[in-house]
Amino acid sequence: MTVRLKIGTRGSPLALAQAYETRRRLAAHFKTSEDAFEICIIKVMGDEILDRALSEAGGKGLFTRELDQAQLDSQVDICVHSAKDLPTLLPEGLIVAGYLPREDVRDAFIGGAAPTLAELPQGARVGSASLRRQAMIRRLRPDLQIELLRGNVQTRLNKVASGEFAATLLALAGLRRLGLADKVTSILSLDEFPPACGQGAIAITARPQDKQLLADVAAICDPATGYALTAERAFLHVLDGSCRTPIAGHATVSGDQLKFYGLVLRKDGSQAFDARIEGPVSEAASLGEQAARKILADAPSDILAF
Ligand SMILES: NCc1[nH]cc(CCC(=O)O)c1CC(=O)O
Repeated sequence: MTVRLKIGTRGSPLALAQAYETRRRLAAHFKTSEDAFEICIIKVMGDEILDRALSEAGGKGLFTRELDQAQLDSQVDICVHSAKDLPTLLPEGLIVAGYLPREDVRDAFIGGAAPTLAELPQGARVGSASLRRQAMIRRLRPDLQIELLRGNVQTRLNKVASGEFAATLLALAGLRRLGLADKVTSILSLDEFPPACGQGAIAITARPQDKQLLADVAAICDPATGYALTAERAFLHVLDGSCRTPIAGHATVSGDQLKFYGLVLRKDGSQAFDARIEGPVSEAASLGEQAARKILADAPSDILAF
């Protein structure tokens, strides 16, 4: 059987689950064997650095640079990414070909003894690597002790199971893809705890000149997720060059209408600025940008400073 397509991915269990899902959808759509799609694991810097917050180590590009290069060098045809980890600006020569149908976008609470964030004992130790989650936890529970917790999903769960941390928060989507949803003790509401831009979505990148390939990938992608992600990524692009600001952004699509909610917080959770906007999906990028500009107009100018 000849290989039709090489799929580039990071080697983490979550990244591999997402690459397998992409392969499964391609094989099902094109009625071919899964063997026609070769999964190529590419090592990235972000998976090697575990002792620092990524915002300090160099930001999101740390998860994509080596994948981008392999793709530009034609070692792989497409790459599969968590949309949340994909920089808003891709290198020249690569584009987002589409997004798979989105999973649940909500955050999950994984507590040892406490079933919810509200029920954690005073001063309990909570682990998270996400500035957004850290700031939102501080806003809801200023008493908690929040510490950096990095590593892959299983590592983080183990540190709660062992009692080193009383709780952690993870994307429900990732846990489901890993078959670990049974570890979830409760799910945070979208109102109280809006997700990161792109959370729950899988992005597929490709080279713009590969027209047939782009059409093939589009066949397994979801247009509604595409509009939502366009708004969320436009919002993020206006606000965040640094990845050092806690930002949440979530778009929902119903028919040809898009609703967007965006939130920017101070790191310590002491202040939050939000924007809500809706309009036609054809204006997705502009809606995200308008929401970002409203927040920039309302918030003190140092909110994006670090
Ligand atoms: N930054 C790590 C990362 N990137 C994507 C996911 C989860 C899956 C998703 O949001 O699609 C995770 C882990 C987490 O936040 O729990």
